[in-house]
Amino acid sequence: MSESEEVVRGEQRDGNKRKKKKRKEKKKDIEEEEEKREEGQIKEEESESVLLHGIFKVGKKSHDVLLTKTRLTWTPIIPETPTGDANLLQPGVMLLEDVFAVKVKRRRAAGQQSGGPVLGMALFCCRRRGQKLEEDTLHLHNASAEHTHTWYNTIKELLTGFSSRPKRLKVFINPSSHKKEAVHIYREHVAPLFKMADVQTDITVTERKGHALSVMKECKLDEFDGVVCVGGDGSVAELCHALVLRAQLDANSPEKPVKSVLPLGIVPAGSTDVVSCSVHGVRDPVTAALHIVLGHLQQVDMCSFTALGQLVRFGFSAMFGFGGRTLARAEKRRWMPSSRRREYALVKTLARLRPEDCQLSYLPAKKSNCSLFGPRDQDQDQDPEPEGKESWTTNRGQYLSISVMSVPCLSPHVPRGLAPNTSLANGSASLIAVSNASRSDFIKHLKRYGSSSGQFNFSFVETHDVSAVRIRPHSLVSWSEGESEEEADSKSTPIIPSEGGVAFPWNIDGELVEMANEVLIRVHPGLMTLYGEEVEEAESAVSCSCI
Ligand SMILES: Nc1ncnc2c1ncn2[C@@H]1O[C@H](COP(=O)(O)OP(=O)(O)OP(=O)(O)O)[C@@H](O)[C@H]1O
Repeated sequence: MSESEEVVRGEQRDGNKRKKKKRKEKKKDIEEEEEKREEGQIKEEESESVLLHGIFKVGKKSHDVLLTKTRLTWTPIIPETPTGDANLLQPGVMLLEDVFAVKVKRRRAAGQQSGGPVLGMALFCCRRRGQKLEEDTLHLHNASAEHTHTWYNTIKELLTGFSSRPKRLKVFINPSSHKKEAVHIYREHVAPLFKMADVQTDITVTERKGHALSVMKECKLDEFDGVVCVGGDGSVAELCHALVLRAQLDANSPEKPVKSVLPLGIVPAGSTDVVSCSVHGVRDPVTAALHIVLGHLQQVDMCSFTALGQLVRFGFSAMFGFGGRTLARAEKRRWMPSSRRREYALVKTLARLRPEDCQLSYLPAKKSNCSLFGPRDQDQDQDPEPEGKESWTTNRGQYLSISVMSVPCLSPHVPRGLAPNTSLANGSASLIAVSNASRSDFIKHLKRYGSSSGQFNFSFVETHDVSAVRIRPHSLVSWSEGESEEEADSKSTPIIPSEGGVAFPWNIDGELVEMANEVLIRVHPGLMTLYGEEVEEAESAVSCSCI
């Protein structure tokens, strides 16, 4: 070995030793921190005053049960039997923030509706399994009616103290969503949980597009604590739009969007359920219902879409170019089953891939607005700068696709989301602009959405954190003119028809919107509150096999 090689090896050894030492020190620091945190937690638990202390049977064994204002703990009483098998029993803890109902248990004969000797009480709570929330029950047995009622009343009072939990909900069910199962999903999985949690409901089964919007315009909002949507992304978009519009009307604020007064709960019953997945991580009606009854509130940024100075709608995501064309093509095949329709439209649009000539302008988000998963300062002034003072960046080019998303748009097909660079309430949106590229490169870009990352690592893809985007198409060929006669003949009805001129299809929250003119998209931080929580990744259940 040469002298220089030996020196290099020696340096490497020293370097490795240093790294090892650093790793050890870091591990020690983390362990110490964890110890301190645990000690703090124990002290906090100890310092919490005990409200009730009693004996209940959990399973078949007697337990010492303690109630504080945040938790219920039970410890086996040892030794209970001469065999000492109680040693095998474990103590348990249940946080009251996870309990959504408490009931007195009574022995009743078959058909008996009321009365009966007291057996104890049951606490209904939610347990986490990955992203999923599941219902669970803890049975505490004690035959003394007085003892049980004291505990029941105290727990009930503590549960009433959770102010974000709804007592009255306005529920909209779209019976035509996806497989037409929304009514069944609600009755089977959601209504029993609402009943258990003593939540009263006023239900509207929608009869047509726009029905929920018209009910929301007239509805007495102060009679409710929240609104629930049982349906797909189209229904969610309609209700979010309705809630913000209603807030704006009530506040007599024609120019400035106003935060929705009521939170919205989303019970997924559609085919993709992107918004529901973005706040639950799974497409599961029980998880959705548990987030609602437990009052888990999550602020969410929304966008306004304006054309010719007129508000078109409020929404979470918009796709122009490939995404808009694919949806327009799928809508013309409404008679096909939804998965076949989507695959057909995707493949056909890829086969006819062509860029859109347009001017793309964007306003970069202010850094202070954009800590990715940290909450924004609630009191932060959200007014945009005056138009003249904003520093827009403008490019003109050929774009295959332009997307603007104020939420990550998670789904089982795209677990990390169509816009993994944004989060629910960071005050900005993600702009993803895909310039003209070969079909094979574009397909490579699309395919990477399904895998974990790398979809933006292409020279033709740019992403920006933005607070506003302006898109002005220059093409002279409209969507339908550019398609074959067979497709142009079809009778699809866009929700916003173009007012003359060349119309371009947009995909706004999964709904087809045709607009002829320049479109201005502005992000409005925290405009909507949804029942749910920030989720980094959705549970993946399916993969798209068509590309
Ligand atoms: N009774 C009804 N008949 C027809 N359309 C309805 C009815 N009620 C509501 N709608 C409209 O249907 C549209 C689509 O609804 P939704 O998104 O719930 O279902 P979907 O399109 O099957 O689901 P996804 O968007 O996930 O594919 C919404 O714009 C909604 O306003």
